[in-house]
Amino acid sequence: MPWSTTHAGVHRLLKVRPLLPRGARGLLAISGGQDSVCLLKLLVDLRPKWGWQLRAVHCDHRWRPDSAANADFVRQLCEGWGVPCEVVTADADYATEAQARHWRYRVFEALASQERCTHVVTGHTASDRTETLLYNLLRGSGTDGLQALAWQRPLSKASPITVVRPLLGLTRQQTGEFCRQFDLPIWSDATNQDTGYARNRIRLELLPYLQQHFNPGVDMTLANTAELLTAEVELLEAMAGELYETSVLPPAGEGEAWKIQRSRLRTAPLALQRRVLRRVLQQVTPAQVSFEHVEKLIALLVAPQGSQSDPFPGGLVAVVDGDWLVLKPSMTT
Ligand SMILES: Nc1ncnc2c1ncn2[C@@H]1O[C@H](COP(=O)(O)OP(=O)(O)OP(=O)(O)O)[C@@H](O)[C@H]1O
Repeated sequence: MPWSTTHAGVHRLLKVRPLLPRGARGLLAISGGQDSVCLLKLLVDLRPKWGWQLRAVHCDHRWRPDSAANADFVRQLCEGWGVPCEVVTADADYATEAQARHWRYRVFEALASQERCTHVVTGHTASDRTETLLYNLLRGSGTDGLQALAWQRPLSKASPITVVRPLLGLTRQQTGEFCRQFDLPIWSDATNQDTGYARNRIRLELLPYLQQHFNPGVDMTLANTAELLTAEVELLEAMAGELYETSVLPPAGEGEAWKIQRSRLRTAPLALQRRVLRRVLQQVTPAQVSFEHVEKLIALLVAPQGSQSDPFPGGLVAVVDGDWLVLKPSMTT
């Protein structure tokens, strides 16, 4: 079978970015849609060059009347290409996308450990990165929430298994063209067409509009933006960590207050001031820290002696005491 330019591109990528090293044992997560079928075909074709041992997993959420047929389709496709496939059926109803995803990743972890796999491989593409960026941007995320889906990350906190996404350099249009070029069968999931879901509206309505009226390459452009933002957030977080260490005094003991040294923070760039203050608030308030909460503390960095904020969720107020911003319970102020 001759290689396509997509085969060559992914082969090159894997040489530069060692996502799935020679001899790795990869567990491929296959839904049966175009992205994961493209992933399966590419890795099966590249397997002889790399000596990987491949297995597959399909999770049946039992969401659709055709989900058992979908699972059979995936199993047959994988096994036809010499990739043993495990189908795992949900034993409970997962009401939301997030719950279903959480279950899926637990399944991946259990199966990967059992099969001694070193990597779990998913079919995420640049288009998924772009959709996630738009989704989070429109919900009002700060830069931290706009970070790109990573090329690789540990499957869970202390897990030796790595999740890798070798298709992040391709758009959904490219995986679709690849599937047509090789006449690959694809299972079309009807719920992907349901515009009742925000993610589907982004994919089916917003992105085509942006492509037509603003930038035909918006898929890849915004995915690249997300990648750049990720590196910038990492840098800012590291710098904020250093500033935090030298400007924040956590309570020394029971009943003691948090203290922030105003002169240290005032001379730092505003972006770092905000990150340090956000970190403090994250530790003292039970609620989600909002933009307004952080800005209240920013204002107190230059406010006169005795100034104070109104209470933050959890009941603490911030009070200016000389060079210090002191966080204490509102009752005692
Ligand atoms: N039912 C499934 N069984 C196995 N793998 C799946 C299944 N659904 C999704 N995947 C894997 O996850 C990848 C991304 O799929 P999709 O974008 O639908 O999931 P998602 O829940 O949005 O994922 P994420 O939150 O990680 O972006 C697929 O390419 C595939 O590798």
